[in-house]
Amino acid sequence: MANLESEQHSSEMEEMKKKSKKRARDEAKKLEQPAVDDAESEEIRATSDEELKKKKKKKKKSKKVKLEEQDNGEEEITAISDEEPKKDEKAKLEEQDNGEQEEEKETSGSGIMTNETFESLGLSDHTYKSIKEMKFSRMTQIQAKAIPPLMMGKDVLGAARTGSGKTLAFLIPAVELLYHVRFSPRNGTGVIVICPTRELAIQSYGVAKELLKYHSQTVGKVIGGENRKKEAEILVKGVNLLVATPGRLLDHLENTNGFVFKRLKFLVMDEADRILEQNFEEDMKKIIKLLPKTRQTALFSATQTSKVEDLARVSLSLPVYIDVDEGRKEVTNEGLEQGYCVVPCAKRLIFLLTFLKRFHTKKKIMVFFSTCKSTKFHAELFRYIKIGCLEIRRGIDQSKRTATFFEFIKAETGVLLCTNVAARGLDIPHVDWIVQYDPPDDPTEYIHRVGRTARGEGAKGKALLVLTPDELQFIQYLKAAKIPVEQHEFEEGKLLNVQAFLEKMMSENTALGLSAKEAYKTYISGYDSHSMKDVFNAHRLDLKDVAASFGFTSVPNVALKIDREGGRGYRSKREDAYRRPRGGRSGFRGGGRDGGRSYMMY
Ligand SMILES: Nc1ncnc2c1ncn2[C@@H]1O[C@H](COP(=O)(O)OP(=O)(O)OP(=O)(O)O)[C@@H](O)[C@H]1O
Repeated sequence: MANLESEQHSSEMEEMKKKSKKRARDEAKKLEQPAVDDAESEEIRATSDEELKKKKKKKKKSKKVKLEEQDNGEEEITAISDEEPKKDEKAKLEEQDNGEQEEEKETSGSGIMTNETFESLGLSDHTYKSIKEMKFSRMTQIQAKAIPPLMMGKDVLGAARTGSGKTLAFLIPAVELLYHVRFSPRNGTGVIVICPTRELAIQSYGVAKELLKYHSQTVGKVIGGENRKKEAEILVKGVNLLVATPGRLLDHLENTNGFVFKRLKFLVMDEADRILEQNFEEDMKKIIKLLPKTRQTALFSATQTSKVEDLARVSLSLPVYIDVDEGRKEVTNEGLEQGYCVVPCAKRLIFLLTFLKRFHTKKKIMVFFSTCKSTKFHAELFRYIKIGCLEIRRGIDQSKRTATFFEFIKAETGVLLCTNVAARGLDIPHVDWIVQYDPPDDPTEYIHRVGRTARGEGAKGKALLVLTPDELQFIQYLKAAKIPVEQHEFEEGKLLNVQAFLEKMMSENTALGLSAKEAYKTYISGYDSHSMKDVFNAHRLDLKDVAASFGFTSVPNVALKIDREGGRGYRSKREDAYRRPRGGRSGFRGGGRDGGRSYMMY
């Protein structure tokens, strides 16, 4: 049986190689030959030796394994276990890949690695050399399943858990395609990768740049918040592989004269379910209308919604459906220890403060908030009381956001306060804790947030969800979505006794008080727009308790706009909401709340 399978596999691989070469020959014929001089293409490639050296240095640093001191000196504050997450799992994995350890891991239902090698794909020498330099030799499951059909030119709808290597699964075929059809800058853009957030686009662009390091093809990014004019100049020179966020991409497609995209061969939507949500939908409709229709398309995400399926049905041609984790008992990663703590609303702030005070110099922690203003206020407050922290949210200048992103990537320990802009796709090494201080909008969002830790084979991490007693029902939704969460005891006696101190500070510090008011206001309106009204109902909030959680002694005098219906009607912030976290139901079939709608516009 094993032999039969492997024979079948090698004949499939042979066929794939043949087809991919034939496709490349056909495509290359269609393209005009390179007519741009080397100096010009060098300039656009932006992969100078200088940058490469810097990157290698950075990579080495991030791989460095720090042995943290055992934390015996301090008194336990909460019942949350303080066992060391192993920071060296990824390094270990890479060592194995190098052949430094003899034992090869078997492909298993739960592991993400396979025994299939990148070498077996018959990639171009240039691409293979880059992959070797990344120290990867074996493919993850999504890579082994998605790369061959993509290299044959097929459309793919791919789902695999967070941190399982989806980025290379679409970027390797993209790079190979550009190479085989001999794209040059004057041919314009041959591949577009759309990402929902700026940081994710920057990260994917970085991986694409590494893969294209030995190729002559050019790579670039266009993202909101960056210098539009500079981007336009680079686009006009010819960017073969373009990574973009939707709004800025649409802007260039519509307004940048000389941006050549009529030869687009391959469109990728990373985090496709997010890209097809309400706030991107209009842009996406227009983008798809403007792009050439004859092209290959791939949609990837760790979670799928009916919208992605609808798009796949109407827009992909005979797509290959890949669901690596179908049938798994849990949708989150094995190395992830997930807990929740039921904290009375009025104690929320001191709970968080106690947690951060204890861990902020020893662990790498991401804390999720529901609104920008709340993130901003907590960052100001924590810095004021000497708990150092970084923040990523909308409303911060993009260059600062990018700098913060890279600072946190490099950090061994520290705290990042963020909104959902950091929930998806970000590959930040060695995050120990994901704290969801404000609850996610639905289980799907929960999965992406906790997916920022325990990434890759064997990696470990912890996640803590803070819920008030009124929100406890959310746990049932998580369990129904195959997310295993354990309750941690809330021990009030172990909280820092600082509520009165905070309230005094807030009344004396006008700037902080104002920021707290804004945060309080947006917290409540954000709560009111929550999609799961049966669990998160703004009308059940005790405003005095909420005020205490922002450091107020009494309810601040601010105008609140909340839904007068009292949450009886179901008002969705998100189209697909919580019903379809991937894994909660198998495969890609069936409709969610919008299951009956058709997305012919794509
Ligand atoms: N074949 C491989 N062997 C070992 N490590 C790999 C391999 N492929 C990718 N990785 C590493 O695994 C990590 C996660 O990869 P990636 O960011 O592509 O995950 P993802 O599936 O896109 O996650 P998310 O759903 O959160 O976006 C990265 O650090 C990447 O470098």
